[in-house]
Amino acid sequence: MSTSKQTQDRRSSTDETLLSVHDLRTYYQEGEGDVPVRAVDGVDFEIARGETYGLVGESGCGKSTLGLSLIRALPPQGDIVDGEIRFDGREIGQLPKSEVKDVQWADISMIYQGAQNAFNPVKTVGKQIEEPLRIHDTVPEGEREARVAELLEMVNLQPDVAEQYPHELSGGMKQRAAIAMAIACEPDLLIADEPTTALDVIVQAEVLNMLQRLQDELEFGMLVISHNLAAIMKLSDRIGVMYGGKLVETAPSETLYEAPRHPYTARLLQSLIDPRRPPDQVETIEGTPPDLRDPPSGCRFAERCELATSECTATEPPLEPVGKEHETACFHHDKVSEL
Ligand SMILES: Nc1ncnc2c1ncn2[C@@H]1O[C@H](COP(=O)(O)OP(=O)(O)OP(=O)(O)O)[C@@H](O)[C@H]1O
Repeated sequence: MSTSKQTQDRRSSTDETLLSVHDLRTYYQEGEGDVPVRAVDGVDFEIARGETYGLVGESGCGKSTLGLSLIRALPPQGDIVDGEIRFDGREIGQLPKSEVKDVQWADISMIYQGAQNAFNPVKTVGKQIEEPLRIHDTVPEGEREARVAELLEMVNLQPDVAEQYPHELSGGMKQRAAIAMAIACEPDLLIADEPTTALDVIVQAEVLNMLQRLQDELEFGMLVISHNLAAIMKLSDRIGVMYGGKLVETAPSETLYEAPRHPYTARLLQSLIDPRRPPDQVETIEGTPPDLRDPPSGCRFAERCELATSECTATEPPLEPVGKEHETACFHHDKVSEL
């Protein structure tokens, strides 16, 4: 929950926008004539240089699709149908495929969801970490092995891991190797999609601490995606809460924790596991997220929300400022503290 001092210094010293996303819409369409899945449906946000932005929300709300859109690595069914992605002042949302390769790894890199299982089983770990260096030719061929050893050291892995095959590594080691690969070309933005899922609790903490340390050293901006608000709150300067393809609240981590102004955020916070509370008293959010092929026309959370009125089902609440760097999309934001 605490904003690191170094990050604060970096933000105030540069205070420069690294990424700015405007009205982004990314849809999936299985076949021609099929109703598209509106996975990302009008999202606006910014990340400053060196800042960590956390993106949180239940499974299926469009978080991974947003990350994949930014790095332009959507599966064939996915398409950016509208909006703008500006990275370092340059529009990259509509870049032709031939130019997208210049951005991936070098400017923006991503630790994909399930990255531990994404390594090629028949190639050594070192050869795979070397791949981005080869694509971008950032390090002469003769020096790549040494650079891989250096990257492994940065993620606390022994240099001989380079000679090993993925199956010889534990889940935590593979996740660290995925991080080494992601930082190989020193990107300005690192997207980490569920970086701790499927890892045990101690390894989860190690991975999060490592990301924070590397960010302090290399000064990249970070978008951390997770369904687990507790996991990313500590790491993030600001958090965006996503629901049904849209951002419904965005605020500095501490503000979001102390004074959420969207009922969905309030419920997410209440559902965090509190070790002092017996498991049968942990709150869960009743109901299911909307079908993104046919989302409701008003507020997408209305049917699960105790504060909802006829206004909420009739009109979509816009994301509007409610405080310093704090925006929410709720007509009843002043009643959220009563929940
Ligand atoms: N390749 C695809 N083809 C069709 N629909 C897809 C595809 N990938 C994702 N979707 C749909 O897009 C919506 C958003 O999915 P997305 O994976 O972005 O959500 P998420 O919040 O990252 O959830 P999770 O953490 O479970 O991946 C979901 O309805 C999902 O079923």
